[in-house]
Order: sequence, then C-alpha cells, then structure tokens
Amino acid sequence: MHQILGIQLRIRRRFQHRPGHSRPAAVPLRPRRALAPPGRRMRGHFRARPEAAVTIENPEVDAAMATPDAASDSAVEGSQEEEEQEGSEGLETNPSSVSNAEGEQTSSVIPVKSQEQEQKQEQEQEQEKDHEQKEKDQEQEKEEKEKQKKQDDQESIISSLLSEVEHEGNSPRTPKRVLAFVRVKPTAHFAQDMIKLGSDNKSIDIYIQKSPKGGVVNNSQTEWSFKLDGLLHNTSQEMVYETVAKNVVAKALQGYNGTIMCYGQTGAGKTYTMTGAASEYRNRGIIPRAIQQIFKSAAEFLNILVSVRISYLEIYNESLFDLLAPALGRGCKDNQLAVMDGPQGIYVKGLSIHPVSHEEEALHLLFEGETNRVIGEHSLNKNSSRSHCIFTMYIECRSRDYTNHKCLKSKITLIDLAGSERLSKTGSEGQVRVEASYINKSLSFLEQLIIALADPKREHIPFRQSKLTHVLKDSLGGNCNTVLVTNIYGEAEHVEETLSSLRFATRMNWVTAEPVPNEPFYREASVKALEEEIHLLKQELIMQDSLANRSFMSYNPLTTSQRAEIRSQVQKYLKGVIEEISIVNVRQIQEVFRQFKVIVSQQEEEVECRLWNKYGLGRKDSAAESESNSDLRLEEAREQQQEQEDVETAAGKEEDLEQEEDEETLGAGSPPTSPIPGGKKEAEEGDEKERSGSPPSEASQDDSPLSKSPTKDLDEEEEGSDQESDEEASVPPSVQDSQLRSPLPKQEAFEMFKKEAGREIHRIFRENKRLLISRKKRSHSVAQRIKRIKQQMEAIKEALEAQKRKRRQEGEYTDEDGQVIIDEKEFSLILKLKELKEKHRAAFTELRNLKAEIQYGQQLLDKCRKRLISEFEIWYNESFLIPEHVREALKPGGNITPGMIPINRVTCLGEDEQDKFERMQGTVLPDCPRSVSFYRARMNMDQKQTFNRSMVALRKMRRKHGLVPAAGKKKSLSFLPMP
Ligand SMILES: Nc1ncnc2c1ncn2[C@@H]1O[C@H](COP(=O)(O)OP(=O)(O)OP(=O)(O)O)[C@@H](O)[C@H]1O
Repeated sequence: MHQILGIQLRIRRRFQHRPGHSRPAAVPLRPRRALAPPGRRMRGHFRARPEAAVTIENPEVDAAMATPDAASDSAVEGSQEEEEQEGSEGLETNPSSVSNAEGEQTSSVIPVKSQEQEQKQEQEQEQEKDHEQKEKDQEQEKEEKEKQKKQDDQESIISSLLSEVEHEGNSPRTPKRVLAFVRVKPTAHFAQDMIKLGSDNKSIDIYIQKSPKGGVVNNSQTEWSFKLDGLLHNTSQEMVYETVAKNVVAKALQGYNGTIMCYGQTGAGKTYTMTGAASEYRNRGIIPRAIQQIFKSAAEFLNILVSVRISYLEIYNESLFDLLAPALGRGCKDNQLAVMDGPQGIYVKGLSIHPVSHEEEALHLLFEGETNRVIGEHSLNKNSSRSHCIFTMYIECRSRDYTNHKCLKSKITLIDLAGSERLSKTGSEGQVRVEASYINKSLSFLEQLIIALADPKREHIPFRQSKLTHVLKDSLGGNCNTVLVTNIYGEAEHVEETLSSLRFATRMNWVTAEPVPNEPFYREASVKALEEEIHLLKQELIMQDSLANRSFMSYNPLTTSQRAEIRSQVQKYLKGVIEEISIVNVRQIQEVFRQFKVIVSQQEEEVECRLWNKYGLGRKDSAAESESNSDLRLEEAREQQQEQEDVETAAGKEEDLEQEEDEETLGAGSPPTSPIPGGKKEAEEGDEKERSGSPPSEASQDDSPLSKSPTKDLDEEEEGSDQESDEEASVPPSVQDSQLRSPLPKQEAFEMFKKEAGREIHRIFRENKRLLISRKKRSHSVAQRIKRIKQQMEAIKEALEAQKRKRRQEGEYTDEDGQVIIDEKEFSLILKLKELKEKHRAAFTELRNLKAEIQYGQQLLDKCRKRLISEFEIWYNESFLIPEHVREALKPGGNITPGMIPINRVTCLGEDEQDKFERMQGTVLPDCPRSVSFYRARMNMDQKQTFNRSMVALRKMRRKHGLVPAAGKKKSLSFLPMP
C-alpha cells in the first residue's frame, strides 16, 4: 500500500515539477508497457521503492530544517531528482495506476500487430526517446541555471554582508530551536515491538515492559513518545549530510557559526556519522563532506575569497590535547592547553590552528588527527573512542577584488562525543573504567548545561563545570546554527540507553537559538591597530631602556657577527673563562640556549665516535659516517628549502599580486622589511653554517668523498640529469656477490645503488623532478602573464579615469532615463577592461591549479627522495655493514621470531598503498572524480602510519637481538654486531 501510494505521489510530482507540460498524444505509453517482459514490473517496482526510500524521501524531513533556503532546497531537489527517476520507472512498470495524458486507463493486453503497425510503433518509440532526451537536456540545463543562481545568490549574500552599507537584520528574527535528529544504526534485529518509528519521520515511540523484578526502568511508565526534527533510518551518508549539515555549512559561508554534534551510546555510529568509514569515499561522514562543500563553494565564488583554517581538539579524562600538534607528541607536558574566555569568544590557548588551501590538505589534517585519537577497546565497541573530539573550521570571507575591505568570519564546530552509556554497561575495568567515569561526568555536565540553556528563566548557565561545556560555551544554541544527531541502536538490548539518548535529544531540541551572522570587521583596521600597538610597545621599550640607562639596546633580529659573539661567549663560559653570560634581551637568551644545544649534540657525536673507535666495534669510518649522515639530513633539508623557495618564487607570484593589492588597500607604500638589511637572511646563513657543526678544524669542512652525501649528489645529478641516460654502461660488479666487503665510500656506493638496486626508484625520482620543473616553469610564465595583464589593466583604468575627468569637464549628456551617455572611446575602454579582467581571472585559476599541482608534485618528490635515501641506507647497511649471519636471520624463515618485520618489508614501504591507490584510480575515480583528494589524503596518512609502525618494530627488533642501535635519535638505520 505504501509502495503504491509512493509511486502515485512521485508521478504527481513529476507533472507538478514541470507545470504546463503534458505528454504528447502521439507518444502513448501503452505499447511500451505492453512489450515489457513479464517480471520486470515487479523488479522495477521494488527497486524503485526500497524501505529506506519511504523514510528518507518524505519531503517533511526537509521541511523540518529550520530555514528553507538554498541549501535545504537543494537537498529537497536532490531527492526530487531521485524521485523523478524512480517515478519514470514507475510509469513504465505499473500499468494499473497510470493514466495517459488523455486520461485513458492503460491496459496490459498485448494487441496483435501487423508489420506496419510495428514499424509505426518503433518510430513512435524513437520519437518518444528523442522527446525524453530533449526533456532531460532541458531539465539539466534548468537545473544548472538554478544551481548557478543559487551560487550567485550565496555569493551576493556574502557580498552584501561585506558591503560598506551597514548591515541590518532586515528580516525579523524569529526564535528558533536547536535541531535534533535521530539516526538509527542499521540492524537485522530491529526491535519493532519496542521502538516504533512514526510515519511522519519525526516521532518515535518506545515501549518497555515493566520488569517484574524491578530494575533501572521500573516506574509506572512503560511508553514514551518523542517528537524531533527528523528520523534517519536506513539512511545513506549522503542523505544524512544533506539533511543535517549542508545548510549549516552553507550558512557558515555567510558568516553564521555552526555546530553539529553527535551524541549516543558507544558503537551507535557517532564517529561513522561524523567522520565516516575510513577507507571508502562513498561512506565518508559529515566532516569530509563539509570540507568538500566549503572548498567547492570557494572555488565557484568569483568575487569572494575564502580562507580556511583548521584545529582538532581532543578532551580525554578532562585534559585537552591537540590532535594536530606540529612536533610534540600526544600528552606531552610542554603542550599545555587551556580554555580561555576572550573578547572574541571562547578559545583554546595553545591549540594549533592550521591554514589549509585545498581540500586534500584539510582532509590530511583530519586523518592525521583521527590517527592520534585515543582508542580504547571496550566490550561494546572494539574501536571505541574514549574521548570527545572537536574538529573546528574557521572560515574567513573577503572580497577578492577589494570593492570593500571588510572580512566575514565564522566557524563550524563538529563534535564527536564519547559514548554515553552507563558505567555498569561498559563492563570495563581499570583505566577504561576511569575513562568511563570521566566521560559520564562530562556528559552529565553537558546535560545539565542543556537543561539550563533550555530554561529561559535560568540566569546562571553552568558552562565552567567541565572542559567540554566550557569549550562549547559559544557553540550551543545562542546565535549559531546548532544541530544534534543522536545515534541510537535499534536492538532491544540497548533500549534503555536508547531511551536516555532520546531524552537528551528532546532536551537539546528545547534549547532556543537565534542564528545571526557575525559582524564583518575591517581587516585593515585590525592590522593597523596591531601595527599601532607594536609601535607603542617599541616606544615604551625605548623609554624604559633610557630610564634604565640602556640606550645601547636593540631588539632587532641578531646578525651573524652577534651570533658568533654569543657562540664564543658560550664556549668561554663552558671552558670557565667567564663566570656568567650577562642577559640582555629575549633574542639573546634564545640564542644562548641554541648554542648550548649545538655544543651538546656535537659532543655527543664525538663521544660516540671515540667509543666506537676505542672498542673497535667495526665501524672504522664512524666519525666520517656520522657526519656524512648529518650532512645527508642537512643537505636534504637545504634542498627542500631550496625547492620550496623555487615554488614560492614561481607560484608565489600570485600571492605577490594579492599582496600588492593588499598593500594598495592598506595604503602601505612598501612591504615591511627586516629592520637590518639582509638581517634575517644573514642570520639564517649563520644558522646553517653552525648546524653543519663543528669548529673549522673539524671534519665537517672536509671535502673527502666520505663526507659527501647522496642527497648532495642527487642535487648535482638533477642539474645535469637531462643528458644522462638511464641505460648507462659501466655497471659496477653486483654487491650481492660480495660477502660483507669493506665499506665503499658512500658517494661511490650511492652511484652503484642508483645503477642497480635503486635504479627504478631513481628513475621515478628523476621523472617526478622533471615534471615538477616543467610545472614550475609554466607557473612562472602564467605568473608573468598575470603581471602583464595587471599592468594593462592599470593602464586602462588610468585612461578611463582620464576619459571620465574629460567628460565631466566638458559637461555630461544624459538620456531620458537620466543615464550618463558615454562616448565610444570610453565604452571601448570599459569593454577592454572587462575582457582583461576575465583573462586575469582565467590566468589566476590556471595559476592556482598549477600551484596545487606543484605542491602535490613537491610532496611526491620529497617522498621519492626520502625513499631513495632510506632504501640506499638499508642497501648500504645490508651490503657492507650487516654480517652474513645477521642477514640470514633477517631472511624469511630465519631465526627472527614472528612479529618482527623483515628488513625487506621496510624497503618496500608504501608500495601497497600506492598500488591500492592506482587500482582505485582505475575503478572509483571515473565515477567519482571529486574523490581524488579524499583518497590521496587517506593514502598519505596510511603510508605515514605504516612507516612509523615499521620503524618502531624495527627499533624493538634491534634491541631484542643484541644488535646495538646507533646512538642518537636521528641516526639512520644501521645494524651493528656486538663484539
Ligand atoms: N549507519 C551505519 N551504517 C553502517 N555502519 C555503521 C553505521 N553506524 C555505525 N556503523 C558501524 O558501527 C561501528 C561502530 O560505529 P562508531 O565507531 O561510529 O560508533 P561510535 O558511536 O562512534 O562509538 P564510540 O562512542 O565508541 O566512539 C563501526 O564499525 C561503524 O562502521
């Protein structure tokens, strides 16, 4: 019955959707239906109306969304589109319920036809097909136009918010509520007698039999009814996003803060809803989709520039952790975070916020954060996350062409709460029990907070009771769009927890919210205010110094000679020549500590070398090698920096242009320069010299081939790589034949490696390098082109201005509507300017794409380089340093116990993921071209994890088997036998 009604509804909609349209009488439906093979009817019918569709596609779910604006409209459209397709299937397959345009009742009797009739019928079918195709095309065109219109609308909304005219809330504000949805985890054992989902897709009833023995739920009530904003049962990830998040994200681009929170029992699907299945693009959750929506919209905006920054916070046992902390490990004490109330709202002091320029970068951060989450196994969920996680995207919109100087800020807070079940239910002990009690406490504080927020009479809202509630102070209700997704199980055994989750959802649903966009602010003003503040503070310093008779004080970055002076002071202090180092300023203190660090690491290396030599541990050239290793790292860093600079100079022209425009708008004459000419550069050079280590007399200055690193060699070779052929002759004798030969100098060994074992990776490295260089060249020429266009635009603008002035001086003519009449020259100048603007925009897009390619290429090249070097290191160690018996032990079947990773696994790290990615490219990408960023970010993360895991295992292995690890954290891999 449902299904029949469903089809009728869809058919009606099909005709409603295109008013005035009626199928031409010449295209009857009957013959086609009559020819349909028996059985197709049923198949088509069921395919068109699965149970899921009944619940999801009910338009009332969409109506439940607070604002029927562009985003939610498109959600409805999406389902209408599906319905239309389904509807057309219904038209073909359900003759009993369909009438044609003339109202004739169709029949399923197959008429006997002559050949002529059949031909005619075929012709008619052809015509019908053509007609349908045309209709489809028209509809597509219409949809495209509507999409564009919506996009333009969104852009124009942002533009108007940014406009100079004071923005007033012209539409009366109607109090709204926090939206609450319920998502049921799919199950084969849905407790139909206990959980009843209403046909309105909003209500849910729970029936629990009163337990004769008494128990948790043993009061007089056995039935509960809840009415929320929507039920998501058997709903795809896409539909969940459309219903729950799309509007919030679209509004965030218009300056509204948005919050989406997943609450529910452990394992009920919070993480699945928020982040999604890790490996499948189709099953990605709200966060990856929100990232995609933002970057997609940003790319489509013509005049609005969107910048995005990301932070990822974890609250675990009432402690805050930065899941994206750059260098520090989780839980590191140095990384103290604190929730602060600032003038601009709540913020977490010390939490790293990362600017991201494209989707893949943002996804990479998400995946990185995900891998750092605390996962504690739990009887309810093997992958239970025992912490609350808050992924925040900070969005900033401003006008691209600087028609105004305002900036619109907003943030989207996406919260994945820890499981909400009661302690007894977790069946956990020890640490997990402690965690559960923390989680329970913070969730009950959250509940208290929600109750307080929902009560309009309450004056005090207990935000500060827990870290979670404090962090969420400005993210729940108030002026932001807040949506709660309550994840529940459908099974009978979880019904009590389901009941308590639904109570939480209802309370949340009572919380009022009055979403208003954040006030745009003047970037220029804030930069100016900061500059003034710096200026003032500098003056204050000067005054304090003169009062304290310290007129010699300077607060500029240190020069090379100043650094050298500090170094010599530190050395004197260590030798006891001077008693103390007098402290002058913060920069000097930092430099003193740095110098101490440099000296300590040098001494460590020296001591290590001496020990090796003294006890004859088999590494004759250890001194040279350790330096060679440090050189290697240094060279690598230097090369990366060089390449980074290349990219920046080539592709960064675009930013230069933007900056130029920025400066114009800021009215600054020239970009800020270092207070000391060449100061920073000099300081950096000084840095490098020092890092290469030791005093002049020591081996770092040595030019011997031993100290020459492979990466250095890579550099040289890259320069002359064009002439070099892959099929080079003179392949040296294979190392395999040699039984632990006396170590070759690394330089020679590297040459050998490139020609045999590392030949393929070396070829790939060169190929990547070549591609990167060509992209850089192209981006350089595009940047030049942009510059030329800009100059032309400037010239035309000037000419236009002159023309306008002339027109005004000569007196203006107006037409009957009062419009100023301009002459042909001015008109052609305007046209030319328009044309140039378009060219400028196109070149800009090209440059941006090239920049993304360069960035990606650069990453690829870096990876390739690292792999080449690490493989070389392993090969070198295996060939020259590991004795035969250890090599045997490392082979499969050798006496290394299971669980340890054979060395050859390390050499092929990442290959599996790469293969996976390539395979996936062949299959998934053609259907889903937008999934590239998702899979790339995923692959990067997987590779990183595999590498880290392998390294940890390898280190353990070395320790266990009496193999002495090289001292120092950053040592390259080497296996050394104990005497
Ligand atoms: N709607 C769904 N469709 C398919 N699989 C789901 C769905 N919801 C959850 N799952 C699966 O159930 C398992 C548990 O889900 P998830 O980890 O998201 O639960 P959780 O509520 O986040 O648990 P915890 O509180 O312990 O973190 C996962 O393997 C997930 O893939």
